[in-house]
Amino acid sequence: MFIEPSLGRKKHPERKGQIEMICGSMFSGKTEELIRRLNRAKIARLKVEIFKPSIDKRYADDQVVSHNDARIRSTPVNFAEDILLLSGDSDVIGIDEVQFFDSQIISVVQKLAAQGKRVIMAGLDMDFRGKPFEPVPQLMAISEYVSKVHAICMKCGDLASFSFRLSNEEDKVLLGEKESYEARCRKCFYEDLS
Ligand SMILES: Nc1ncnc2c1ncn2[C@@H]1O[C@H](COP(=O)(O)OP(=O)(O)O)[C@@H](O)[C@H]1O
Ligand SMILES: Cc1cn([C@H]2C[C@H](O)[C@@H](COP(=O)(O)O)O2)c(=O)[nH]c1=O
Ligand SMILES: [Zn+2]
Repeated sequence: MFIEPSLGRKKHPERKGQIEMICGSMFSGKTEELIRRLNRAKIARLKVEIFKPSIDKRYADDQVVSHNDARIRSTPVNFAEDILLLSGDSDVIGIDEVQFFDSQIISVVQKLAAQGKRVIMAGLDMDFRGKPFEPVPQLMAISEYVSKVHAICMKCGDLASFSFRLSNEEDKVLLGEKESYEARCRKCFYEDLS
């Protein structure tokens, strides 16, 4: 479990800002971990704002929802720049499904941290072909803390780092859940990849 080095307390005079990335395959617990950190920040009475890309309509428009139904209120936004406009005087910013944002997200996150905010993101590090899912690799590079979490391979039960697409759809972006994707380990992913 990730132990927060600092919660960035509101009254701390020299609040520096920091960037955290939670990455991994589908079903690896990224959203659960994001919600856990955000709830702890709320317990610390910090002002928390949460965003997700508006194309992600999973389970609810105005909530981030995990595959095991943990929920937290969130604001859907169309563009990365909207996060800057809407973050106000918050102490902590949560961003889910960060892989779906445009490349502006990198400078947005840098600016938020420069304002002294703690930015916690969750997103896929690889797409259904096992290729890096931009802009996540760049966000990992600028983060102080990167947590890679793992799912369970649906073929062999080992740890999974890959998201296997069950259909022949070629578009990079294809929203879906268990009907469309399976978490797989490296061996089980590549042996069925066409
Ligand atoms: N193959 C799997 N491996 C691990 N957890 C799974 C798997 N399939 C479903 N789950 C469920 O998904 C939950 C994690 O959901 P979530 O945090 O939304 O993951 P992510 O955001 O990484 O897709 C787990 O706690 C578990 O209940
Ligand atoms: C691998 C892969 C996934 N997606 C989509 C499928 C889901 O809607 C999200 C990931 O959600 P999760 O919280 O990580 O489970 O992304 C995609 O569009 N393209 C892909 O290659
Ligand atoms: Zn496997």
